Amino acid sequence: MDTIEQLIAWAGPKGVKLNGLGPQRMPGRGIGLVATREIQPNEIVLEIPIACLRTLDTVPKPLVRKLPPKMSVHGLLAADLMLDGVNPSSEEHSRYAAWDAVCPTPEDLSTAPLLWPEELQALLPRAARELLDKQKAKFAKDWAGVRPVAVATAGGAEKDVASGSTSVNASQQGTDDKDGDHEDEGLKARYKHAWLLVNTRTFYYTNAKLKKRPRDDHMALQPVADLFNHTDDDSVTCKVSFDYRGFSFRASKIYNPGDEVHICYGRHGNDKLLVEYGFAMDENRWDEVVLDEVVLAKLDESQRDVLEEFGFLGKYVLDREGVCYRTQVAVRMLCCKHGEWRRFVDGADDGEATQEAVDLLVLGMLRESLSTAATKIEEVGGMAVGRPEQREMLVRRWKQIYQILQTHIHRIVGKAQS
Ligand SMILES: C[S@@+](CC[C@H](N)C(=O)[O-])C[C@H]1O[C@@H](n2cnc3c(N)ncnc32)[C@H](O)[C@@H]1O
Repeated sequence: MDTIEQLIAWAGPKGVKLNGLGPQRMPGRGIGLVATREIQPNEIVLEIPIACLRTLDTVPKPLVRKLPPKMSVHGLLAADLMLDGVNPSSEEHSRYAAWDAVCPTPEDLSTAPLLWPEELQALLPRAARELLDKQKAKFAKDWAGVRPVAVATAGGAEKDVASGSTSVNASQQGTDDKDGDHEDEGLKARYKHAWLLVNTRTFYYTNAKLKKRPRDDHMALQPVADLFNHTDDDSVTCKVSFDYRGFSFRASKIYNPGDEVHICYGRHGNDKLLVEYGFAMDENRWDEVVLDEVVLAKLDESQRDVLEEFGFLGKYVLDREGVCYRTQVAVRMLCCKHGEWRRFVDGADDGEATQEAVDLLVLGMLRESLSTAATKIEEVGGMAVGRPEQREMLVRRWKQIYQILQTHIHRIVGKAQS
């Protein structure tokens, strides 16, 4: 039996019900779930009982007690995943071995920017960099809490953290000396891998205990369901729901045998998909290009102050419809008298009279952004740092941005000529 078959054999007796669905390796997407027969809309294709979930409740209590009381559920689940493998003969480990065996390896996750060298991270589009900075801060906080326990466990001070037999040496808590950091790199990499598994595979889930925690903590891992890949078309994806019995996944269209069955992770643009999940889709209806850098650079301080006062400073995006209303407002600052601008903002003027001037300014900004994208593609193409798939992912992201910009440049030029 291969690892996928072993997972199914393990999950069945636990109450996981696959109905016309089976896991399959999908080129470029790891494992996915595929229809094994014709599926009709509204059929429940997968059910996962609550008892199968890995949640705050399944993290061994002795481990929870050793970690900071305010540690995030994300951090706790990752600590459990990491330390579960430390003692392969432990009861906990054998409970989840079949599930762990199908999880992506560190190499599989290498396209996630959190694992990239800093030189490549620095070349991400600004929106992705901002998301990555937040993610890094979350990870750093969780690692600071887990590190003493991980060091003690791996260093042999305690053979089985889950058994609760040993406490962490006080001198190891909060250490940040350089040598210590160096020695801990291997442990940190293992924790980062576990942390990314949690990041990419949890579902929204809450219960009485989790409700007392922030919404960010409302999460659970579930076997088999964590094999659903993402699609951007949320109108036809499987609908996910849960109650006190468990999760169920309901089809909302017809699937033929061999069709991949997806869920939607959310209406995310590619910067978010890349940072949170390590992939970016060439066809993504929710993708967008953030224009803050190029728009803000054109505005003087007093114009920025006015925009701030009216709640329009920043968050300028180009999506498949064109530039957003916020961008229209900001750009109008550059070509309208104040009264005209105010009337547009107040909705008293539809802005038609100034649209041509606005389009011209936007065109210049999009061309500038296009040139930035072209430069990045060339720059990354000439680099040797990091893994080839990481550089390819970065180039792919910039090419997607280039494509969106080019489509809209053509649109504006076409409109001006007609
Ligand atoms: C919840 S898991 C889905 C199962 C996963 N494919 C596996 O092999 O275990 C999420 C991960 O699957 C991959 N993935 C999901 N949807 C994808 C897509 N549309 N294109 C490429 N990769 C995708 C990404 O690596 C993502 O982090």
